[in-house]
Amino acid sequence: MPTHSDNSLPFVLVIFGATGDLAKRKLFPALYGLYRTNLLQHHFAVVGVGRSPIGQSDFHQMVHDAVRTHSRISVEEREWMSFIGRFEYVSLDVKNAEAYKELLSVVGKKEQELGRAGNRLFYLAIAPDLFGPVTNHLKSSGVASAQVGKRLIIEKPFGHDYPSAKALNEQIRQSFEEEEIFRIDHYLGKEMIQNIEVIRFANSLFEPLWNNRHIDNIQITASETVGVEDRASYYEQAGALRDMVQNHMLQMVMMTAMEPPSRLNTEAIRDEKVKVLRSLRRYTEEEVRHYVVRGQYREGTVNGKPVPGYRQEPNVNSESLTETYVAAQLYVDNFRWAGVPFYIRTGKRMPKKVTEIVIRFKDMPNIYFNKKGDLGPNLLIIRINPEEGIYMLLNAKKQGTDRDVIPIAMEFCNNCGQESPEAYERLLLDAIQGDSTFFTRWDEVSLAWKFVDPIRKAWERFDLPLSFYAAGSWGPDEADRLLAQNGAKWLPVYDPQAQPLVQAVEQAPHLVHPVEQFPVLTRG
Ligand SMILES: NC(=O)C1=CN([C@@H]2O[C@H](COP(=O)(O)OP(=O)(O)OC[C@H]3O[C@@H](n4cnc5c(N)ncnc54)[C@H](OP(=O)(O)O)[C@@H]3O)[C@@H](O)[C@H]2O)C=CC1
Ligand SMILES: O=C1O[C@H](COP(=O)(O)O)[C@@H](O)[C@H](O)[C@H]1O
Repeated sequence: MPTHSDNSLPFVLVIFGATGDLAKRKLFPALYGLYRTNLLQHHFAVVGVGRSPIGQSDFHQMVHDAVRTHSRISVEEREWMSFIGRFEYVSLDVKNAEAYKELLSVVGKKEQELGRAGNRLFYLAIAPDLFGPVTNHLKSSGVASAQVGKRLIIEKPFGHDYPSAKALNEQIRQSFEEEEIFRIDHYLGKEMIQNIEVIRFANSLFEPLWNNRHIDNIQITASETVGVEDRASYYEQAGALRDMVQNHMLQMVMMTAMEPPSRLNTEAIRDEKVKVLRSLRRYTEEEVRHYVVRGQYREGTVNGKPVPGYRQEPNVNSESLTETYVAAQLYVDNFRWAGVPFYIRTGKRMPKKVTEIVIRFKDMPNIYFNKKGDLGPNLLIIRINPEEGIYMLLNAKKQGTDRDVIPIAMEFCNNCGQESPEAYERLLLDAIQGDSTFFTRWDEVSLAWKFVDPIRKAWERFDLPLSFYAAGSWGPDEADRLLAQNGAKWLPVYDPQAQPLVQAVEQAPHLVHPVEQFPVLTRG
């Protein structure tokens, strides 16, 4: 059976964990978004699986509440019935092999109604220790037999280290082929992450400069204002390294550093991404001390509100060593990137929610300008979240002066005026269509674990220091020292809604010297 289909083919989507948080906050709203934007043809059915013994009408009400609360598109009551009419709930214990008979019969019934059998998607929005039993039972019960077209969509975390990820993969592979497995990294569904390849490969302006001859360093930030929320039982085991670095941060490194693929097709793109991970310098446990910083938030103030420290959060060990912040200096040791540091940082309880990639170009020779120290660097900022945009910082002559240089900013907002689709909408649609470009292949996952595992081991084995930072700050001082050892600094993160880019940069005098006047070119 082909895994790549067009989206007019009828399909049945089985969501395991249909009564859970992920289904309510992301999956049902995403399905509704696709439905309302006419991206789903009318031939589909959704079978929700959970343990709770609820009836159909309670399930329908739950989906309604979830969509009303979390969807970017408001519920159109007149159309609601034709949407929810496709949903059916099955209560079963996924560990019980016998229970899959009922699932098979419900899926079969739905396919009969749709008039086509054998195009089945299974979404595992359940705890990872259930992935193995579920995929085994799906196969042995015939719900996902070799004779049907099937795809498996799996949530993170995919293991907690390389050996556990490998074991999990082997389990799943007993029932599904690699091409049938869609491993979610929701960052790959974000509009501006997908835009990186277009920005890079559709502009003659950038590609010739995209290398170690012209780029001084690259800085990738994913900061959050939220703390651990109610996820302590997961987060205490994961920490920021597993939660954010192993997946989302490395994905951003890959998208930024990859070579142009031979074709814009799934495997060619994924091959190039994997090559970046192969070239990523792996730190010995001893080197970790010099290149990686781990931090944990103490109490502080975020958005004007006092918040507790991580160790005071509910269900967190009062002596927890779990990191809520990681900063690292990475190197992609290939011809293009030799010597260019990729500085990455991610943390919770920071001053702003921001995900961005900043390309800092090399300084111009100090021959003509900079006599007054007024020549700043050229920056290209790719803003991923929550604002989406591209920003460039250039130098130009200050109006009315002889040769005084001022920074000017060019800004493009990607989601001003029109909201971008949610990451889960894009990813669900891709999975329905059998396009796995923006899902992670097993070799990506395994190499990412092989990169982060020695870091975790070094922290544990050498008892490397955990640095503390006040909630509401940009992280521990050690993260600044990490860059200072190269004579570099974190570039300021700016808030496009609050101030123009040049003003924000002005606040970092090490970057750009006083600005009195600047045009801001905006395209929205
Ligand atoms: N929530 C999120 O934003 C994100 C979650 N994830 C991952 O997605 C997965 C689900 O997370 P989340 O929705 O938050 O978890 P929840 O705890 O909210 O939901 C778990 C779901 O699994 C069902 N379930 C548990 N055990 C069984 C069983 N034996 N048989 C049948 N159903 C069972 C529950 O059913 P019932 O409630 O009826 O008992 C419930 O629907 C996890 O792997 C998580 O790490 C990943 C990224 C983000
Ligand atoms: O996967 C995760 O991502 C979120 C951050 O995602 P974003 O889309 O809001 O940037 C993070 O809060 C969470 O801890 C992590 O599991």
